[in-house]
Amino acid sequence: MEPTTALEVTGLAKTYTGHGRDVEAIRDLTFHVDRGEFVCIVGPSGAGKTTLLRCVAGLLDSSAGRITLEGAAVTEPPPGMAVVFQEYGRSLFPWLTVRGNVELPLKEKGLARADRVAKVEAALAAVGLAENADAHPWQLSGGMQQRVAIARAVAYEPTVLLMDEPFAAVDAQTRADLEDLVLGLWRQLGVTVLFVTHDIDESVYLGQRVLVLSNRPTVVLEDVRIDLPDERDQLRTRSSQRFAELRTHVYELVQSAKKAVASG
Ligand SMILES: Nc1ncnc2c1ncn2[C@@H]1O[C@H](COP(=O)(O)OP(=O)(O)OP(=O)(O)O)[C@@H](O)[C@H]1O
Repeated sequence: MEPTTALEVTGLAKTYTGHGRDVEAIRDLTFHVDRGEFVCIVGPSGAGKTTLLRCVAGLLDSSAGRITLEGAAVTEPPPGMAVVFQEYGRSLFPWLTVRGNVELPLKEKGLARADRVAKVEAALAAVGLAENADAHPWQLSGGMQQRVAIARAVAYEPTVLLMDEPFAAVDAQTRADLEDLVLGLWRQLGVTVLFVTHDIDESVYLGQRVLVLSNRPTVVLEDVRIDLPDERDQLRTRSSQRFAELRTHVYELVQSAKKAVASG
């Protein structure tokens, strides 16, 4: 393994068994993510993107293959990894305040109170929710709740941040704001990000690489390098010639993946 590699997935396979039939969700996935890289994953619906992320997060056992984080095999949720899911409504505890939600993993990490308070404040300020620390999640809009989930992940100071369609349930304007928020945090923190999305434009806008998955049973169709400048801008980046070329390329790959009949 190269010293710069954060995450390495080798020959990953996952078949769900039970209820009288097996579902081969992932056949053979191999890729790596370098430290500090922002990698997006796109693919047809049902390709196994969530399955992959759950395996990487140590929440689901794989059927074959190997996942390592900083050289150590992932067999359970590894320390130093944070996950933001799409369903913010279910990922926050309604009986805790915003502050309480962000603080909880820091308590579990064993941080002293003063340290926790400082990290929670900084994270809430970074996502623009300093004024809402005492509110409960159900008093906030969807976009604000998702910012709480992001603040919770950031306060934890993960080395790897996994995001599973985190903005799928928010409106387009909020989505653009949250994309820029995550990009800003990524630049600031130097964290490694693995970001699953079904939105091709979003994958090209955010990623330094886009892994396009095939239809089920899943393999990596192409590892697309996004050679846009790291500084992205919703208007200028998205209206650039190169952005259009890249999104067309990724779009065509996903379309061909959808049409392809899985062989073997
Ligand atoms: N717990 C489970 N038991 C059995 N099959 C499952 C289970 N979870 C997922 N699957 C199946 O595995 C395949 C991959 O599902 P997964 O949710 O990982 O795909 P996805 O790419 O994230 O989909 P989407 O883009 O629609 O969110 C699907 O065929 C799904 O029905």
